Amino acid sequence: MGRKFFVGGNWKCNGTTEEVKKIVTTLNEAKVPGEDVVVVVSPPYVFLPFVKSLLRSDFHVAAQNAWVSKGGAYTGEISAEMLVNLDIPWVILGHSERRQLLNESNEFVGDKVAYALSLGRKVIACIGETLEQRESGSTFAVVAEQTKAIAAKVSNWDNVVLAYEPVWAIGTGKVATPAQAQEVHADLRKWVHDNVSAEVAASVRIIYGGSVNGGNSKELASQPDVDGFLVGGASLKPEFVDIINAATVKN
Ligand SMILES: O=C(CO)COP(=O)(O)O
Repeated sequence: MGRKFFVGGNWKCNGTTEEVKKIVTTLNEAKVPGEDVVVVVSPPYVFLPFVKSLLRSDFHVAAQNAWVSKGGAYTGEISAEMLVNLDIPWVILGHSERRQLLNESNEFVGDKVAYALSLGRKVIACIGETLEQRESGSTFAVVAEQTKAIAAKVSNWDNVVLAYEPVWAIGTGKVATPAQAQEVHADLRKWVHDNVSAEVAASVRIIYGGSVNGGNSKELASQPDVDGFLVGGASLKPEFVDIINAATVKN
């Protein structure tokens, strides 16, 4: 089954109204191979309705997080119900910055993924090892454990994209080599094959994140198990359009 290339832009905690307008204008004017790529941008919560109202209709928006269960007395959080209400189709969950800085556990992330899916949201679920874990040879054990906690709660994978983001590559300029990315993506796909199903393994998109830019995206995209990207810093710049256009190497 063909896996449509997927490029997400995670703006993280960046942007002013003026900057947001500028990014969206660049995206709206961009020429991209629309039939070959899904594009999703993820502004901070406060800009979500604004971006959605300005953004071209063939691109989509994602929240950067959502609460683990029904909304209520959770100061500072936003709920999946709100994403439904505002018609925000996608949500990023389990980003390493939240796992590390806010102590989100594998189980908590699994619960969040399940809850967002239960409300019809599409999820970009993030996994990835730290430098220490890679250097100690436990990369795949870590990634498998994170994926297992998600798989334990998910019965339908149609609305899940897995984002492999090695922590040592995020915001460091130290991108994984195409071979390093391919190795983990292939191992992950095998894990899904063995632990979920052959069908899901063939159809689930596994995207790479960590210092992706306009210069390295084509070579990464040429790897057979790299189905797209989750882009941080470069998604705030015009080169995000070049990254979207890396989808053409799949043809
Ligand atoms: O964390 C990331 C995307 O979610 C990657 O960030 P950078 O592209 O800035 O390394």
